[in-house]
Amino acid sequence: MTISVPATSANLGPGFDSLGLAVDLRNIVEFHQSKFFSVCIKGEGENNPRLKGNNLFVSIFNEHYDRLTKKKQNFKFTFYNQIPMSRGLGSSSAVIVSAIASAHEAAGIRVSKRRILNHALVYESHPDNITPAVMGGFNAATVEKNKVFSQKKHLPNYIKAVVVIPNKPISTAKARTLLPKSYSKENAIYNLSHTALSVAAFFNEDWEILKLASQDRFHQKARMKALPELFNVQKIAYESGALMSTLSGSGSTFFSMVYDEDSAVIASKLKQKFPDFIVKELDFDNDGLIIER
Ligand SMILES: Nc1ncnc2c1ncn2[C@@H]1O[C@H](COP(=O)(O)OP(=O)(O)OP(=O)(O)O)[C@@H](O)[C@H]1O
Ligand SMILES: N[C@@H](CCO)C(=O)O
Repeated sequence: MTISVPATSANLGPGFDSLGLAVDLRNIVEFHQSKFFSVCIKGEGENNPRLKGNNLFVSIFNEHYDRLTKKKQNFKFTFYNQIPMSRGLGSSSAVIVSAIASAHEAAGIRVSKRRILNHALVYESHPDNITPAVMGGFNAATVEKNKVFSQKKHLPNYIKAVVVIPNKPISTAKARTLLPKSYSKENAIYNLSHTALSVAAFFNEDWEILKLASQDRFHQKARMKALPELFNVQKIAYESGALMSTLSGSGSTFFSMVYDEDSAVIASKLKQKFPDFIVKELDFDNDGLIIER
């Protein structure tokens, strides 16, 4: 059984806790029943001893497997991780979604993507990463009565993502403490109108307006101050021709959307200016959670 979930970039500027999209960088897990419990990690986290035991995946998997089957069973898990941890690329969402999907598969229960998404909400209360992680593509999402309501837009292959991944992790929990306790009416209206315009731009494929639409007054500046080089990353990305350039989730990664034909030039400029950071050109992902039986 193989289950994979893509990385995600949330907020997309003003859409705090509501907008997100999936990129083609995946965490894959393979598992089967075994006499003894074991975890093997390849890729991101392979040298982290904390992940070899009862990590986030294992605890969520066990919780759901026990609930669904009412029995104890050991599994051998092998993880192939491409998503860097605590870098704003939705590593926790990928783990949460894959653990819930894996537990249902292990219990022999077929379940809809929507059900998996609603289960994921228990572990991550904002829907902006978990929704594209499950559904793929660009998503606008909200939560009502413990359920996610979302709309998806398939992303075309002539646009790409260029992500700049700093060497410094930022945990989401910590990054949320950096935010103001309240916002002025003026700033609330600013973010509301820019989010609305962004959603319309994605659905109408009007990429050229995203530079303006993706401006934010809620969270980016406060968080970018923790790693001031990010202001420069954004500046260079725009100077090089990015269509939009925003802090990815709670950071530290910076996400830019670019035309496919400009991608290599923009990525190489960013690599040259930020040699200590990892720069990746990525396709968008429109599949989300994939289960291979
Ligand atoms: N591959 C993994 N295996 C086990 N646990 C993981 C894995 N990836 C992430 N985690 C857990 O998720 C935590 C990181 O979550 P956090 O929300 O801080 O970052 P993120 O999801 O990468 O960023 P963002 O939500 O801004 O996109 C890690 O500290 C770890 O507990
Ligand atoms: N909307 C979330 C995304 C990170 O999980 C935040 O900005 O805190």
